Formats: sequence, structure tokens, C-alpha cells
Amino acid sequence: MPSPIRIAITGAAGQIGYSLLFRIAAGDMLGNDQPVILQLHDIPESEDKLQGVVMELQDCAFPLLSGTIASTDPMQSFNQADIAILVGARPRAKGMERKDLLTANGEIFSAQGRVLNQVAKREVKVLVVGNPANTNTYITMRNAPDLSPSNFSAMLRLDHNRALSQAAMKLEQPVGNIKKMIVWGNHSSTQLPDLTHAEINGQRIIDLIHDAPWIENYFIPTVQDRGAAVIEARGLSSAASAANAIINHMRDWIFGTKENDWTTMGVLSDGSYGVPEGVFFGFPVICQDGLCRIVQGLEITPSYQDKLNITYQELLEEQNAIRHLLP
Ligand SMILES: NC(=O)C1=CN([C@@H]2O[C@H](COP(=O)(O)OP(=O)(O)OC[C@H]3O[C@@H](n4cnc5c(N)ncnc54)[C@H](O)[C@@H]3O)[C@@H](O)[C@H]2O)C=CC1
Ligand SMILES: O=C([O-])CC(=O)C(=O)O
Repeated sequence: MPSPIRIAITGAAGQIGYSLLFRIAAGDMLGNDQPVILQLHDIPESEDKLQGVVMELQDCAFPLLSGTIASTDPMQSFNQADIAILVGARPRAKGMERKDLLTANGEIFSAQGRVLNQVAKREVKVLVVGNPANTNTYITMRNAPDLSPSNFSAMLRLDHNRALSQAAMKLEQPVGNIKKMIVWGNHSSTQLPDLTHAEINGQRIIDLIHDAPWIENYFIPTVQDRGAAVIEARGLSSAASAANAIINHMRDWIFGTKENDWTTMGVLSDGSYGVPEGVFFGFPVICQDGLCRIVQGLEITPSYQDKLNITYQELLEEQNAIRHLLP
């Protein structure tokens, strides 16, 4: 058996945590022969709840779970972490946009960035989930100057999975056959779900759908607003699907994306596709050997380029609002 991998998870007592920890401990993220140590973090107000979750983890007797640490001290939770999944933050309620959470949540990520900088492994992979995810990733990265920007990514995988499922339902085909979906930009309602490059069994989906109004008036807004629709229906934000997306995201990052496919991750922009450098932006990426690179050379229509600019501008506004949280 390989030595255990240390996984720090913040907000572990919350609803995403409850859908996530048991799957990781069962081997869904790192495989059936990889032991893990869960380093669970939450705030003092949630300490009792966190202890309850730890009891349940013990009661599962997971063979791969070689240790569990539950702490309200990030120095302890992030210590020597190989992976850090930053979920802990306030969720939005009905009627809010995710960026309305910036004031409540931004500070969490500057503090946690500083601690990661001090005590996590230098090659730690940090996935930021707490909203607004792209800008919180930026705050975390900027507060951890000794770690490479490539150690950080923002979660757009839930949007990517939502887009895959909507396309599969329209085509009445298995979702697993669809490749090369993209969700560009911010994890917000300005994101651009893009199936113009997507394929099913080697054929371009747009050649099969032939329904531009469906794409413009149903597919794009349904994916953009899905988080709000779930909140409206459940009274709570997506949790099981978010946990599943975390597992998908980390698996692809660590083990690589599938051949002839890519995934969507929020990574630091480098000027690709006319998106100026310096924002965490949903791009199509191919991962190999633990490194992810932005897929190059895709054709973007002028109308989609305008939409990329809208979501970029929103990210810029978010960044301007959090300047005080940067060193
Ligand atoms: N990027 C994405 O695709 C998605 C992001 N989210 C976001 O994930 C976050 C968590 O969502 P839920 O689990 O549903 O919320 P929740 O309210 O059920 O749980 C949040 C947990 O975080 C803890 N917490 C609060 N401040 C913290 C801090 N400073 N350090 C550590 N833990 C802290 C709380 O005590 C609570 O246990 C929210 O911001 C939500 O909007 C949710 C779904 C998808
Ligand atoms: O919509 C929300 O607030 C939660 C979230 O990020 C999502 O479900 O995509």
C-alpha cells in the first residue's frame, strides 16, 4: 500500500462536507488502494457537528481511512496537506447572486491562503469551492506567494457536468459519450456554457442538434442559472452534485483527463482566448502528470468572444472589490 495522502477539507461539517467525506474515504477520489488521512476543518460554532461527522466516519470502518484529524485551527488542518479542498464559507440564499457573498467570505480565503503558505506541502493542490469561487481562489493564491499559481484552481466542474447532462438529455444519448464540453469564465450567471466544440461518438453535437434557439434560449441559461434553480427547489444550495464535481475535478487533476477529451477548470488566465492575465477563469484544460494546461487554438465566434468579455469584466469587478484582502 502507498503511504497515505493528507487531504485538508474546510467546512467539513457543512452539507457539501457531508456528501464528500464519505466518498473520499471510500476511495472514490484517489482510488481503491490509496490510503487517506482526512484533516477536517471547521469553525468553533460547528465543532459539535464536526465531531458527529467524525463519529460517523469511524462507524463506517473505511479500510482506506488511515487517520482523521478534526480541528478549528487551520495551522493544524492544513499541516503537510497534499490536497486542500476549501469548501468552508457561507452559501447564498434565495435571491442572492454568488458575488453577494464576497464580503462575508473573502476574508476566510486571505487567512487560509496565509496558512497554506506556511504549513502545506509545497506541491499541494488547492481546490476552491466556497463562493464566489473564482475570486476566492485568487485571494487564496495571492496570500500564498511561496506556492506556485499552478497549485490553485477554482471549481467550475459542477457547471461542466450540468452542461454535459443538458446536452445528453437533448440528444437522448448517454452522458458518458459526450466529450469536449466547456464552461468559460466565472462560476456565476455570466459564465458561458459552450457546446460548439463538444462531440458525441466523434460527431460534433451542433451538427446533430441543429437548434440554435435551444442553445441560446434554453441550454445556456439553464446551465448558468442551475445553482439558483436548485436553491429555489430545495431551499438549500447544491451539495451532493457539488461533492461529486469536487471528486471529478481532483481525479482529473491528479490522474489526468481522458484521451481525446478535456475538462473545465478555473485556472489563472495567461492571455489565452483574449482573456487578460490574472483572473481565475473557466477554461478547457488537459491535465497530465498532475499539471493542467489550457487547450489552445479553438475557434471562438465574435458573439461568444463578447460573452467571454462580459464574464471577464465581472471577475475584474469582483477583484476590485477585494483589493484590501491582498498583501
Ligand atoms: N463552486 C461550486 O460549484 C459550488 C460552491 N458552493 C459553495 O460552497 C460553500 C459551502 O456550501 P455548503 O456546504 O452548502 O454550506 P454549509 O453552510 O452547509 O456549510 C458550510 C460550512 O463551512 C463552515 N465555515 C464557515 N466559515 C468557515 C471558515 N472560516 N473556515 C472553515 N469553515 C467555515 C460552516 O461552519 C459550515 O460547516 C458555499 O459558499 C457555497 O456557495 C456550493 C455548491 C457549488
Ligand atoms: O448556486 C449556488 O449558490 C451554489 C453553487 O455555486 C452552485 O450550485 O453552482
